[in-house]
Amino acid sequence: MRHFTNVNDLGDLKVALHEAFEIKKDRFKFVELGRNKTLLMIFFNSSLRTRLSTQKAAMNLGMNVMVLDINQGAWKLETERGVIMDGDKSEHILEAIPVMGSYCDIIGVRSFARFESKQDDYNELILNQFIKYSGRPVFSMEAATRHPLQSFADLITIEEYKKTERPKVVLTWAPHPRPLPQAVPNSFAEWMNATDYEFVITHPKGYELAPEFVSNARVEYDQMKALEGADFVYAKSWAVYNDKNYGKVQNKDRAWTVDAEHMAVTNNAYFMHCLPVRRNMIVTDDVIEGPQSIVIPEAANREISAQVVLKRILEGIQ
Ligand SMILES: CCC[C@H](NC(=O)CCC(=O)O)C(=O)O
Ligand SMILES: NC(=O)OP(=O)(O)O
Repeated sequence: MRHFTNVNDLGDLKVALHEAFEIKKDRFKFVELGRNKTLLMIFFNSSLRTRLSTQKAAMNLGMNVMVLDINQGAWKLETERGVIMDGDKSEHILEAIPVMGSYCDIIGVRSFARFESKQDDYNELILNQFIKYSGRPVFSMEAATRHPLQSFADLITIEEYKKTERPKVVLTWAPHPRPLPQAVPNSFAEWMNATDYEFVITHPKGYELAPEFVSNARVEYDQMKALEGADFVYAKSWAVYNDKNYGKVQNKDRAWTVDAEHMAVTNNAYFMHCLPVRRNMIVTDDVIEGPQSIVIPEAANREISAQVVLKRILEGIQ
C-alpha cells in the first residue's frame, strides 16, 4: 500500500481485520520493520488521539517520529497558487511539502475541511498536494472529507463487541455549537457500507451527507425510529453539506442529544463516539459514563488501526 486515504486502500477488510487482531495480540512483533525509517506527522489542526496513537503505532514498529504543528512554530503557509505573497504568509506549500518530504520516509497529514470552498474541500486540495509533491507515501490523519484511521478503529471495535453477525449500526447527528467537518460521518458511512451490517443514518432535514458516502444506507429523519433495535449508536455532529448552507450550523436542537431515553429504544446498544465529545450537547453524562459506552476502547483501537496502516506502507518501501 502506497497511500492511505480511504477504505479501498486497505483492500479486503476481512484480511485487514485479521491483521489488526494479530497485532493486538503482539503489537511489538514487527519492531524491526520500521528500523531507521522516519514518520513525519503534520498537523494543520488540533489532535489528541491521532497524535498519540499514531506515534505509539510508529514506535511499536521501530520507527523514528517527527511531529510538526504547521500553525505553531512553522511558517504560515500559503496554499493558493498565483497569490502575491505580500501578506502574513512567509512560505508556500509547494516549497514546504517537498522539503518536508526530504526529511522522512512516510508522511501523515491532518488538514480539516476549511469550509471556504466546497470544491477545494471535496477535491482534497491539501492532502492531494502532499501526495503529488512530497515524493513519499502519505496517509490521512483526518482530511477534509474522510477520517480513515478513525473509521478503521471503529470497525475493529464493532467487530470486537458485536453480538450478532450483522449488527444494526446507527449513525446519528447531534447538535454542536460549532460547524464540524463531515469527514468523520462520511468516513464512518463509507466503512459501514463496505460491511454487511444493517446501517442507518439519522439527522435533521438539511443535514444530508454527500450521496457518494451515504450510498445505499437507509436515511431516517425520525431519530427515535432510526434508533429502534440498534446494536451500536455512533453519535457525531457535522455542519451542513448542501450548497446553500455549506459549512453552516442550522440546527442546535438538543432533542437530538443522545440520552437514556434514546438508548432505551435500542437493543441495549453500545454507544460510540470518535472523541473529543461535547458532553450534554452530543451525549449526556450518564450515557457516555454508562456500562454500554465503549468510547475508551474505541479510542484505544486507534493505535491498532494506525499500526496496520503503517505496517502495510512500510512493507511497500522495504
Ligand atoms: C476527530 C474529530 C475531529 C473534529 N472535531 C472537532 O473539531 C471538535 C472541536 C470542538 O468540539 O470544538 C471533527 O469533528 O472532525
Ligand atoms: N478521534 C480523533 O481523531 O481524535 P483527535 O482529534 O483527538 O486526534
